[in-house]
Amino acid sequence: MLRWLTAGESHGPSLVAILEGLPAHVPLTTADVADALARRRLGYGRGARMKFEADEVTLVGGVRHGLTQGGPVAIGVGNTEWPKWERVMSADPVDADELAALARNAPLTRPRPGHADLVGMQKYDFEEARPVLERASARETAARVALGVAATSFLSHALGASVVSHVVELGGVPAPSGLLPGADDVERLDADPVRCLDPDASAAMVARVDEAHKDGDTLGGVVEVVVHGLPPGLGSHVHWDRRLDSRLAGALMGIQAIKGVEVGDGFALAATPGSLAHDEIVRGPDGIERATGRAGGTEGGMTTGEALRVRAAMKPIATVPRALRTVDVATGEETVAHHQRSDVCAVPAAGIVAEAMVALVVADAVLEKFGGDSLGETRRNVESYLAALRHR
Ligand SMILES: Cc1cc2nc3c(=O)[nH]c(=O)nc-3n(C[C@H](O)[C@H](O)[C@H](O)COP(=O)(O)O)c2cc1C
Ligand SMILES: C=C(O[C@@H]1CC(C(=O)O)=C[C@@H](OP(=O)(O)O)[C@H]1O)C(=O)O
Repeated sequence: MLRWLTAGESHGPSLVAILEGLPAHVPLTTADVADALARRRLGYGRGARMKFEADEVTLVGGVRHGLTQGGPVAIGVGNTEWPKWERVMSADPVDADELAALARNAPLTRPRPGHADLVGMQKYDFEEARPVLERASARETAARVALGVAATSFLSHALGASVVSHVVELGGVPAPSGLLPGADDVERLDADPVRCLDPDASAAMVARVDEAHKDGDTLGGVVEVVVHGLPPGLGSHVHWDRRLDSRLAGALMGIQAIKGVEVGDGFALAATPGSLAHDEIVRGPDGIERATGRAGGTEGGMTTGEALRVRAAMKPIATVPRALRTVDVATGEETVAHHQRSDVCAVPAAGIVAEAMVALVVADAVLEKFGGDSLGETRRNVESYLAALRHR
């Protein structure tokens, strides 16, 4: 079983992530994690912060000479902007007069609709939004992406599986339907400004971001994660919380600003007659296979062995430059929400985060089915299961 946790604030010294339960001998290096974090910073429409801030990766524990050791993997993601925030975000007490003199520490009393500000202040008894937004911020997703690298490496070395994501809609501009990226497409996707496979759709999405930027507005969109190379039978039909689709949905919904999840053709299937909604079972050159991939590679909460395909819908960024109406909680007066800077759109980055969450959930399901304290043991168990399936 895999467990993972993250800690740290948006403008703190460092994020910290821990992954427990990974077998020994899984390849993992500082450079692998740094590369993944660089991919998360990509994407047309992200704000200034992505340019001037850098992620500093430290593998703190669980890895030796490029391989996991079987103990918890601990990763630090340091923030190069920390010196500017050292007083405002100090863990230890700071003199009240000194704090009051810092413009950066001005109380944020005009909560943003759509962010965690208002309800976080109510629930945790804060008079301003700083302590809430610091942890609600999607800066935290850097820690999850770091852990996703370990999970992806495990999936690749245990099964030969690959995880890829792409943007299928941005600001209402759709990519053509039916695009199914493979591992070979990752380089091309990362080179595209919005990580879309279709160049015409990509250009239209970029134009939509420019338009929103000019209008002082923000955008959302839809990302799809595809996992190739999974065996049938990950997850289970026997109980709701063992279903892989349920676990994937929870993990994707746990990403900031994700408001909808689909497995396969999801919502479209609801409007399709049964005769055209399911994936017929046919005899292919290598045995039983599916004629189509509408179900997204799961049936009964288990992988079918076809490509796993899940989508996540991201709402528009809450920090709208043309600020929305709010109430100043210090004065009770109606006003507009605080805004300093923000992303216009972070959908391409959300795709990288979604890859990480899917990789973690699937790696957990692989360990649940095949176990293994070393990578070799997991592989032997996988091979024996696949051999048994071939003999059926
Ligand atoms: C990669 C990424 C970047 C984000 N960037 C911003 C941003 O710049 N400004 C903002 O207001 N929200 C941003 N968000 C969304 C907020 O973090 C999110 O709306 C907030 O935490 C409230 O959670 P909820 O939207 O799930 O209710 C981003 C989300 C992701 C996944
Ligand atoms: C820092 C990151 O994303 C941040 C997520 C975020 C939010 O509200 O979620 C708001 C922005 O930060 P700020 O309000 O300080 O400009 C983003 O830049 C990151 O992804 O590394």
